[in-house]
Amino acid sequence: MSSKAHPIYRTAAVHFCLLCCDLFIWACVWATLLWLDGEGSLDLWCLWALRTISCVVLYSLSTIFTDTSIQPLLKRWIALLSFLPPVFDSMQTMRHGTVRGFSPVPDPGMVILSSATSTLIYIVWEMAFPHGASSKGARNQKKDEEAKALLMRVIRYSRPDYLHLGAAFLFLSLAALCECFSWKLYYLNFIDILSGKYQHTNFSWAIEHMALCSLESSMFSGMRSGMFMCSLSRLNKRIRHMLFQNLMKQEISFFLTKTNQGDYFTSRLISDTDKMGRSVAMNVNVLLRSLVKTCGMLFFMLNLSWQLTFSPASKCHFLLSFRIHTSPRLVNLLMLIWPLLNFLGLTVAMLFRGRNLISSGQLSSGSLLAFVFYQKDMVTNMKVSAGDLAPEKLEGRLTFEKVTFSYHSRPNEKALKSVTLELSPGKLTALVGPSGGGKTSCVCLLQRFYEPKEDEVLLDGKPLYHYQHQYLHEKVAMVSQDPVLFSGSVRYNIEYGLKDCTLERVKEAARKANAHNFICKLEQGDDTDVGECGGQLSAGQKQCIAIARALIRNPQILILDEATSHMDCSTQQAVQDMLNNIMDQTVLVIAHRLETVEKADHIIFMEGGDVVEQGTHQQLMVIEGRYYRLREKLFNLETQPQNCDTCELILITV
Ligand SMILES: Nc1ncnc2c1ncn2[C@@H]1O[C@H](COP(=O)(O)OP(=O)(O)OP(=O)(O)O)[C@@H](O)[C@H]1O
Repeated sequence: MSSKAHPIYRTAAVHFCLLCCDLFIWACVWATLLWLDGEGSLDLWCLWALRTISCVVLYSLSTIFTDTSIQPLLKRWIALLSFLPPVFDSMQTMRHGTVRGFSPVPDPGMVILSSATSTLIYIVWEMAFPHGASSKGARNQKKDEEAKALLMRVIRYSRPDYLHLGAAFLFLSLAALCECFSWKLYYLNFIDILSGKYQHTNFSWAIEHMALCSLESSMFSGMRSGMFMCSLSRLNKRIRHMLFQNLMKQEISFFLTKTNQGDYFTSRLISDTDKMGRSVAMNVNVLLRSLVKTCGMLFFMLNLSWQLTFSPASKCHFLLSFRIHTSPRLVNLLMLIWPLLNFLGLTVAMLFRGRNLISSGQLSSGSLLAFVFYQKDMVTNMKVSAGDLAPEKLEGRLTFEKVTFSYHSRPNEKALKSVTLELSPGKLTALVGPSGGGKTSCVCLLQRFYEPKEDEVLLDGKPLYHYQHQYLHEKVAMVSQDPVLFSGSVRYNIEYGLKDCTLERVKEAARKANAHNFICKLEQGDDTDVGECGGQLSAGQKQCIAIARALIRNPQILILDEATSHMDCSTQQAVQDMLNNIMDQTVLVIAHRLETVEKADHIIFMEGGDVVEQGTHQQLMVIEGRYYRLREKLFNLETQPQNCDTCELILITV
């Protein structure tokens, strides 16, 4: 069949071919039956088996010989064509109570009639509820698929709450059933009692039971709400936590874009997750309640009279009443899956309902999709995911191998140009050099704030991104020039984030960081409030507390980026001595004041994004290179009265 033919003709031709195939299968079966028993009769089970085989054959043919655009349409038609005869025959059997042969098999006219009926129902159906490939553009289909994937994600997030949700569902079912039962009592018993001969005992019995059912219904409703709210709070908490964790894994540049400023994240974290939770609560609750009540009603209706229940009028009425409360797509879905609904259970129905809610747009413009799309965006923003390495013993050897790096905002400017260096465990390494040399950029890569453009930063021989994110941040501690302190006590700031930390450990860390003396002098010692952002402490004191906070974690790698710059000389000297005495850890110090790094085990001089010289202080002084010249300049300046400010100025222009 030419693919260039008009789509309607093409679709009609495909349908016609499949219909011919189906008739051919019928003819073959009929001929075989005649040949076997001379009668051509077929019992109900054989009929079901035959039509299932026929369905598989037609479906395979349609998959092989037609293009994907009309396959969804064909699937529905094939299902109808294959199963309408056995369904009809099964209903007939239920009515008459006998398993009788399917009369149309030997009658070609009836076979054609059943095919025509299936096709007619199919056409009416497709016109009344247009969906599928014929009516949906590729965009809508894509949206549907996305919505489905997002729904599955939300369901995955809800996995830890299955018990809560299960309990909520149980209470909901009980509440809805009690409500249905009280209706039954009201409509059936009262009306029967009042319309017949009034009997006081019967009337009292009905009143008592109705009151009891209403009471139970209210009680179960309350418990259902409680359970839903509980599981939703837990879901909200988990999602916020996941969102926050993902935020923490973003590169710094992610936070620098205009759209991703602080308020934006606060709104995402607080209001969007909350909105999402509420949308889910409202919709799942309404959906399940409607479904359980519907099933309950159907059950009672079947109890009263199944014939009435299956009569077209009551079916239409039921579907219409359902339609008032729910979307038309759910009606489509219910009509399709209604025979399976009881069998598969309400949970499956909930999943489909959820899928429909999202794909029909009820949640897509709302908070659910906003949140999930945001997460999706964030995931695509994450260039490299964290690995799963978390060795018990970490040596702490850091290696840069020809690392090249440039910031996103300046992609053509290399902040690091093929940098090769090594930081050894048990040694204090100093990064020195003029401003803009690339020292901080190295530290940023060590912390995985950014990823190198070329080659890798290795930790104990393995790329940093192979390590677990949390593990890495437990093992690497950094103190910057302007550390962040939080409103709270000195102790709170030192032990920040650690569980079960003793006061003794806090004091020990403070002692090492030379903070103990000034802390003791504070009015309330360790319990003194440091104020908002540590505003009640001096810049040097804040640096001491930040160093104590790093030391208490006993990190394998300690990075100090100008972390002693605001301290007075004696405190600075004490901290330097402490750093020089560290035995096993890898210590990296960035300093502008070259005299503070003289005792370092290894000095690396960086300039213009490259390592220019490296060695010990003595070695670098002997070669009289950049380190030597810079030191000489600084020394000359320091002998002049205006040394400090000018020194920074010179550093910038060296
Ligand atoms: N966020 C950023 N975005 C774009 N370029 C940056 C950014 N941070 C630094 N740079 C550039 O990268 C280069 C290296 O800067 P880096 O901060 O690593 O130098 P540094 O040696 O630490 O300087 P300083 O001693 O003044 O802190 C400089 O040219 C700088 O302008």
